Amino acid sequence: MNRVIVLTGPAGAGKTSIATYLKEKWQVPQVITHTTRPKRAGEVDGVDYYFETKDSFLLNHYLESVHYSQANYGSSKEGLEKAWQKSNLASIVLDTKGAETYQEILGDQAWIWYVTIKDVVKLENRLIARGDAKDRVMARLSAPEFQRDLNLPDKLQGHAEIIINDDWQQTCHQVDQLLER
Ligand SMILES: Nc1ncnc2c1ncn2[C@@H]1O[C@H](COP(=O)(O)OP(=O)(O)OP(=O)(O)O)[C@@H](O)[C@H]1O
Ligand SMILES: Nc1nc2c(ncn2[C@@H]2O[C@H](COP(=O)(O)O)[C@@H](O)[C@H]2O)c(=O)[nH]1
Repeated sequence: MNRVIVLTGPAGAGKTSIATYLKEKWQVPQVITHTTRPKRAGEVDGVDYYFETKDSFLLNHYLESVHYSQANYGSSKEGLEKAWQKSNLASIVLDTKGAETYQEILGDQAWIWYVTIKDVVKLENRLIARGDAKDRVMARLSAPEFQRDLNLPDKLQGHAEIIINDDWQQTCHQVDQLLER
């Protein structure tokens, strides 16, 4: 059975870092999603995201799409199928609304991992250390989507692995254990 690890949780918690670890250590391909937000330094079109204009964003067929902190994001069925052609286990990084939709549509094929940290005040420092512009970090922290993603939604309670990503080595160990299981 094809499955997809859905990495969800608040911005800055480490979802993308875990997706990269899964790709490098476990050869788990990542589903590339689409966004209208500007590229961050070092991001590459077709690798980190498909970067879209407002018009080109509308041309794709989405399994689900959301508006998150001033930009649109969407994941396509084609993107998921492309990742599954490489491996029967893929990963995708989604906000909690997207994670709920994946759970509804894919059922047991969606393996939800909720990534967070104990002291959420530290998320701001992580976003700044990542190189995000200060005004965008501030806008993001006050966005209702960010506040919502600080908690695991009711619908996902009991259906998600919880990863408290305070210590990177411990997180890698937990990820290894989940995959070996
Ligand atoms: N355990 C950790 N300790 C300290 N810093 C970390 C840890 N895990 C990840 N980081 C760093 O925190 C920053 C944010 O991580 P990452 O981009 O993976 O978060 P994210 O959840 O994908 O965020 P977003 O939803 O905004 O894309 C990065 O600079 C990353 O290197
Ligand atoms: N529901 C969806 N959420 C997505 C998608 N692609 C990314 N995301 C989430 O958006 C926020 C912001 O991402 P960032 O890269 O700008 O920091 C984050 O929570 C991502 O998980 C998607 O296609 N659908």
